[in-house]
Amino acid sequence: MLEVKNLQKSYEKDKPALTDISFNIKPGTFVAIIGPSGAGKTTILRSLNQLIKDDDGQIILDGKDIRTANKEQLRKFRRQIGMVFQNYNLVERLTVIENVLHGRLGYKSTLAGVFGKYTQEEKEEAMSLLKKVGLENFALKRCSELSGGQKQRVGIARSLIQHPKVILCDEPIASLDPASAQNVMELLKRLTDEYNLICIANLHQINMAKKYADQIIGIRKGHLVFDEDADLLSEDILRTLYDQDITKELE
Ligand SMILES: Nc1ncnc2c1ncn2[C@@H]1O[C@H](COP(=O)(O)OP(=O)(O)OP(=O)(O)O)[C@@H](O)[C@H]1O
Repeated sequence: MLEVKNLQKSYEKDKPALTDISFNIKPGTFVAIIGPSGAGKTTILRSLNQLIKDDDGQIILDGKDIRTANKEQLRKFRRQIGMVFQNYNLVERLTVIENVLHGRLGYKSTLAGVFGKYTQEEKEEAMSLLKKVGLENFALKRCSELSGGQKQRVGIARSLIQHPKVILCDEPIASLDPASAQNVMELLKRLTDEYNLICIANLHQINMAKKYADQIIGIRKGHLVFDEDADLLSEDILRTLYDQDITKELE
């Protein structure tokens, strides 16, 4: 269970980016965070793995507060939190399987990581995850040769090999064509169910959020204005969230 309580963050004095954000997410839940540009979605996501130091509140994963963790504890927390990025963050000149194996770096000494020392078991797991994301025939291709949708599936396999409890996806489909976006959302939903994950994605595509997410969190000007089952996202809520009529997005 992930519990966020009264999260606060200001980048500049008297200009709060997040005010009193609280929500709970159960394992096996695919969550979309929606809201206009500048609402605070990225700030929430980055606070969850402490890439951004928030100002106050609690972020409790399975009963332990990430915010009070020391350096070593934070390293262990971060192993449990995979990241999927809009621009994939792959090493383009390396092969697909090498990029997936990079997800194991949090478990290794710096030296073992530098020399790319991976066990047979890790390599086999990387292959089996590539199969799971539909890329078993691409293991030895360079990432630079892949399409955007394929790169994102490599990014997802890389996050899974960490054995995460939580996957944070920052605009995972923003750079993809509609068909690839659909595939990636389907994959995230399927993996969330299969691995009993907490998967949280920042999204601008409301129709995708409604179609694939179990739970939707709506953020407006740093405040939480909606936190319900995706089915309950209504036209009224969207008008409040975006300050305008964007209900055609739901069609
Ligand atoms: N590094 C920073 N320094 C100062 N202000 C920042 C910084 N990062 C974000 N902000 C401000 O914090 C607020 C929330 O930004 P955030 O990036 O979290 O919004 P967002 O909902 O993710 O937006 P988008 O959908 O455009 O990515 C905005 O007012 C933004 O200008």
